Amino acid sequence: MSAELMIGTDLAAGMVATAAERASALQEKYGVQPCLATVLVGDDPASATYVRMKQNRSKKAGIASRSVVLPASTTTEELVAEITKLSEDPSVHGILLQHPVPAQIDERAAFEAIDPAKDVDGVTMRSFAATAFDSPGFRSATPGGILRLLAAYDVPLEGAHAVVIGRSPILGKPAGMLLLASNATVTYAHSRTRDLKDLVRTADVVIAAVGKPNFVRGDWLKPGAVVVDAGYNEGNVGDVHFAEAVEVARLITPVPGGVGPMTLALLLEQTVDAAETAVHSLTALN
Ligand SMILES: Nc1nc(=O)c2c([nH]1)NC[C@@H]1CN(c3ccc(C(=O)N[C@@H](CCC(=O)O)C(=O)O)cc3)C=[N+]21
Repeated sequence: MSAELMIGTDLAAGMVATAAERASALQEKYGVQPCLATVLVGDDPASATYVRMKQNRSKKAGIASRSVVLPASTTTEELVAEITKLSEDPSVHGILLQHPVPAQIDERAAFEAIDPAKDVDGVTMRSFAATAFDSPGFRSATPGGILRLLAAYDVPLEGAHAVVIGRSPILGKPAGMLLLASNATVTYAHSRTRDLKDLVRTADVVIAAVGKPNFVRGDWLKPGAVVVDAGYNEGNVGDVHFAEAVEVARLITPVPGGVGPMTLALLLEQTVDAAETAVHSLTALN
């Protein structure tokens, strides 16, 4: 028996097509093209690749992109100053600061320099709070994309036990909040969790967001579990040992083609949301 795949690619393509239509309507009606600014600090090749992917995907959706690249030696103050400029620039609707940033930078301070109205990647405390309170606001791109994927595959969340492995501020932690808002019973597992394997065995839904290649093994899973692999390790390897897990799970995301494209789709959708809100608040004033 082999699990059914939760394919993000096709669902994401549909979301991007819808975002593209909305972008072109904004252009036609108001002469405004949605614009996403990406900020990359340092010269990590993998990060550069992700940023390039985000720009390519934006272009296809009729979203302009602005690229800011800063040296690895950038200070927190310099980065905050750059982001503040983008926050104040009316031609920019969304801002993405590529994570991780070099160690000398206070990443939280940099994220908080993003105007909450432009936080289309959902990384600010404001967006996190909106997620935690289940109120309107931007969702962190990967967790938001994961929930869309689970909904598209009709995964029942109410009363289900969801185990989130990982508690990072832009992935594991908000993913748990979204699952909770869908009435799942949520357990966070992390590096200090005891008996992880036994815990994962009790999960109806597993979200793997640890950043360790092939970390979650097939024999950790309850037969019939739904497995979401949010890992993005070198060489397009996920956090789940796919070949083992696919034999035990009922539904599983592939890597590539699962969570990754959904992350980008949500980012673009939220960029158009931000542009629409900006245009409408301007036209309301006129
Ligand atoms: N502020 C911030 N926000 C992020 O959302 C963010 C980030 N920093 N830092 C890095 C991670 C990683 N990430 C990915 C997005 C898409 C794919 C993706 O689409 N991957 C393709 C494969 C890519 C390929 O073919 O090379 C796939 O899974 O099908 C992967 C990884 C977003 N991240």
